[in-house]
Amino acid sequence: MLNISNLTAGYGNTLILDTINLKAAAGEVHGILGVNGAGKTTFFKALCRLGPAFSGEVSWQGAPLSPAGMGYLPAEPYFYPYQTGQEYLELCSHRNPGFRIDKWNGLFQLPLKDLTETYSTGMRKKLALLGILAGGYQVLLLDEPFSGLDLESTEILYEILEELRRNGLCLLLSSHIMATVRQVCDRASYLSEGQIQETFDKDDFPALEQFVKTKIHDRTKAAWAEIRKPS
Ligand SMILES: Nc1ncnc2c1ncn2[C@@H]1O[C@H](COP(=O)(O)OP(=O)(O)OP(=O)(O)O)[C@@H](O)[C@H]1O
Repeated sequence: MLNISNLTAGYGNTLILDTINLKAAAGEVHGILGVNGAGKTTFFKALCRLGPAFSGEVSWQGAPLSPAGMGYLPAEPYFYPYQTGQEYLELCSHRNPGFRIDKWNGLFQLPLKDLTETYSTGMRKKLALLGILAGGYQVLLLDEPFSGLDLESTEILYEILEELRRNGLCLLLSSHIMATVRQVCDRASYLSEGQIQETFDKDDFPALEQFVKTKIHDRTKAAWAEIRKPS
């Protein structure tokens, strides 16, 4: 079980996340949802201590989990330009020497001999994804893992997530696409105003969609009335 308790995070004096509590089981894919700016990336970065000020406790299977014990896939991965894909993956697999780069690259068939600066947006995403798999982590934080992927790679990522779930990993995953959430998540938490407003089980995802629609409708109603008003 991944147990995040009392996570508070922010930038300078600005509080972004206030006392977040979240539990996710081994073998669970847990969606982190919310509007642009709700704090999903801040949540992941705070867990990895990559910028935002952080307080709280994180444990995995009953023992404290350090930031280095989580694999983080950023929404826009960054690589050193003068590094080949192969060199990057070799670096990532240092903590997990049994990882077979050649076998896993059979899924995406990236040109690993090429410099990463020649990679397209989708290729960078796939390389970063292989990188966190190479790390052999039990807990993965995936920030919009599907953005930038073509249709085939999207299907492959579905297969990878299923394999990771079968292997008992715990995944927190942000996405803006409801169809993706429906397909891959076992549960999903909705972030708003710095807090988890509600957590939905898979069976309750229709209620989640209704919850989001109602929120949007309430927020845009006044704006639409203004737009439609004759000037
Ligand atoms: N480096 C930073 N310094 C100050 N404020 C920041 C910084 N990064 C993000 N923020 C603020 O933190 C809040 C949450 O941003 P965050 O990127 O976590 O949202 P998000 O839910 O991931 O959004 P999106 O769906 O657009 O990716 C926003 O108000 C944003 O302006």
